[in-house]
Amino acid sequence: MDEELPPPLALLLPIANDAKSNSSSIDPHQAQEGAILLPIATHITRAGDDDDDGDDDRASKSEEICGVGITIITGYLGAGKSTLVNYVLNKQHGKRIAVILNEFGEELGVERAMINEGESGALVEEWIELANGCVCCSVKHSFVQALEQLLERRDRFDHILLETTGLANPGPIASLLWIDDQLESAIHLDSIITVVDAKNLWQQLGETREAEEITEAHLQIAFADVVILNKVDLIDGGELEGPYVTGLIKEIQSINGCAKIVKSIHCNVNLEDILDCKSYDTKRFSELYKKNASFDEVAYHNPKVTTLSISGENAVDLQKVNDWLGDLLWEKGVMEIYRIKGVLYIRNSDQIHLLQAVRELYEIIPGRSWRQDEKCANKLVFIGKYLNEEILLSSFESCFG
Ligand SMILES: Nc1nc2c(ncn2[C@@H]2O[C@H](COP(=O)(O)OP(=O)(O)OP(=O)(O)O)[C@@H](O)[C@H]2O)c(=O)[nH]1
Repeated sequence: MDEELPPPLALLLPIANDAKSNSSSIDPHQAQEGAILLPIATHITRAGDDDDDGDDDRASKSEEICGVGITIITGYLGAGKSTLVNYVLNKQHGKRIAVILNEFGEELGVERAMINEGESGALVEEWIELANGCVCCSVKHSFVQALEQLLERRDRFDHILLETTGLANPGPIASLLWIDDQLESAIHLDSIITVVDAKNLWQQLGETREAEEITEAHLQIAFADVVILNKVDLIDGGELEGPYVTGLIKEIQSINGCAKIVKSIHCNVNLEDILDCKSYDTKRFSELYKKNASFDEVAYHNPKVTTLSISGENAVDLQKVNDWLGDLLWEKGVMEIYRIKGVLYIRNSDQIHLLQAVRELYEIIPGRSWRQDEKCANKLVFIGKYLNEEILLSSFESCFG
């Protein structure tokens, strides 16, 4: 690899054939899992691709977040998603909001009836309702079309709220939103907000069909950037610091050690905690570097959804990291990895490289330069099931330059 050129930016999804992607020729409606390589930015590659083919495919992406932000609001049935949408719409935030509602039944309008649109709909600039399925699976295509439709009226709003059904898995939705080339880079995923029902969370996490099977409630927490622990008035006699609340927070942290947790009653939260979070802005990841993760002690080969972090001071080779991630995310070993965030210390580069992955998709973006007072090191946080620290650590050694 030519070290003189900017390091490649990659966003990857496994493909069925070996064709190299041409970002402008891909139909977003063909975006089937495991079938098509979905481009996001100026450079797309596949783990293991030979980059020495003379193509000028190493263009780096501007780190600026562009386009209108979209917030995914997810959470188990009855947790308070519509309450949150109402809350946001009725707060003074100076934003013109478009709302996408996803309903399960064929009848449109039920979810919408739960939302206070204000006098003559003054609080909502645009509405889109997607019925008869779930955006994470059966109505994925309608979702993309809905976004395209919305973008035709882009001048009318500044932010999009997507309220999913209570049984949605946010992972596929997040992956879909990463393909913003098709949406002409007009949309960026701001964050995934998961509302949980403090009263019923234990039961929802325990609602497994089989012993080791995880529930939608686990996945919704696993993919969250912010978890709103709602309905705390219904537990611990309404005390925000009670033992039941503390136990729930520990459980949420054990599933997702990266998410911000906010306690609430009727989703009454600070808007700064949930809007314009820029959770996918890789600049924010350098915070990881400073953060002393409190979730390193996760059990070996845990069948539950957990968070695990690894770190090390050896510089790594970018191409080898691509190969490693390809194996890890696409070859589907024993581990099920839902999310990775991290900082990489790349050999022969003075820039921090920021890695994030949502399911099979990942990107590595060069960030700011290492500071003189910083110790260069790798630090990666994984959220998933059956995470095995030993395998992660030993396989990561293959990346050492
Ligand atoms: N006591 C209490 N009730 C709440 C709170 N937040 C929401 N609720 C109530 O819980 C019920 C469900 O709230 P919704 O906002 O409709 O929940 P949802 O997640 O949109 O529900 P689905 O769309 O059916 O999945 C409503 O009656 C709310 O008024 C809270 O903090 N405390």
